[in-house]
Amino acid sequence: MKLTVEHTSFGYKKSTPVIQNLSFTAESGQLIAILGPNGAGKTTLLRCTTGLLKWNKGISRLDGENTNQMPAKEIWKKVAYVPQARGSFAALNVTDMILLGTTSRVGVFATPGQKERDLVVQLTEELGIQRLLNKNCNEISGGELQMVLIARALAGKPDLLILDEPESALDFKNQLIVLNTMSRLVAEGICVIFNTHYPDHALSRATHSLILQKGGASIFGETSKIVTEENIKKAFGVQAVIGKTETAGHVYQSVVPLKVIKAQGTCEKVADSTQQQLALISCIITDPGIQPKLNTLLKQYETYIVSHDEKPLQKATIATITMSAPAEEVTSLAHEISVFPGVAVKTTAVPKQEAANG
Ligand SMILES: Nc1ncnc2c1ncn2[C@@H]1O[C@H](COP(=O)(O)OP(=O)(O)OP(=O)(O)O)[C@@H](O)[C@H]1O
Repeated sequence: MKLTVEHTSFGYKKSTPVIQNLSFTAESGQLIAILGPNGAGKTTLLRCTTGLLKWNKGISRLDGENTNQMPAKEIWKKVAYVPQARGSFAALNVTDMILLGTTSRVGVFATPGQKERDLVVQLTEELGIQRLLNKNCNEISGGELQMVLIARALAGKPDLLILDEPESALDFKNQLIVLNTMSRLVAEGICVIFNTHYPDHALSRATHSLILQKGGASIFGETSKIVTEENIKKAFGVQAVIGKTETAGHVYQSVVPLKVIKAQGTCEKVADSTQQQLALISCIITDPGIQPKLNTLLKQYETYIVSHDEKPLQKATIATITMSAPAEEVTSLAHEISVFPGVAVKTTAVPKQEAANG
């Protein structure tokens, strides 16, 4: 699956643009976070991307086809959209609500069979919401409804899953379940795009991020080059520090907001510096299934890789990668590996000059 959004603009009124000249690409195996302040246009962007709203300028293409010219049925065969769980939902029971998700594949008038019912049970077990199966959707909490809507989307077995603030109404545990589900789907080859108000979630999960600013400007790229203290200041008007929390097996990045300031300037991608580092990226890998994706990723960085373990991965393997590269490339590769499921990553790096001087 490949989605391309090409030089697009949108405004509800011509005089007030919400999105201006936005371009990005999303492919199978990528997890993309969309960040931006309230009212910047994140929901609007998702609705335009899926064809629910029409771009004023530019186009979205799904596997090369202009989405404006695709029958909705063809779009919804490939794409599932999870809206924010606000507003009223019909008094359907949870089982029927999730079964609705299968209609993009089995057809609206087909009667779901045992296979579809088994899928509903399997999805609710994976998401930890089996207890809700016989309840009505208007009798469950906002967070529970959010989980049900995610199950409904997954029931359609989409190639592209788009979620609008999926974690916002959820407690810590359910946030983790949803984030883990997204990471697992991406590892299985699906593309996931999600709007979020949590830069931490972008840093810990997203291969790529897009920041939308008020007024329509946007920036897209690898998360480590986009979600930076400088861009948080410019987009949100918040001085923040990106800190690190180290556990026995992993280093987690988190954003600590310090104070509100005047937002000024347009977000910028971190420029590649020329300062070279010698770096060792050590990974504890618990899921050998990531091997093909890891190989593809290492190929993208091959000009910078001095050596890496060539042995096939096994359960609980320690793999090491030695790099000679600009600091941003080291950070970027370490980040992309860290968002694979079941991987713990630690990087040790020194400037090359220092290494040469001993
Ligand atoms: N149906 C509509 N008609 C006119 N203006 C709208 C409509 N929906 C949204 N807007 C406006 O468009 C802008 C972008 O709204 P949108 O909901 O896309 O922002 P958002 O980034 O998703 O916000 P939030 O983080 O608060 O959910 C806002 O200024 C909003 O007031």
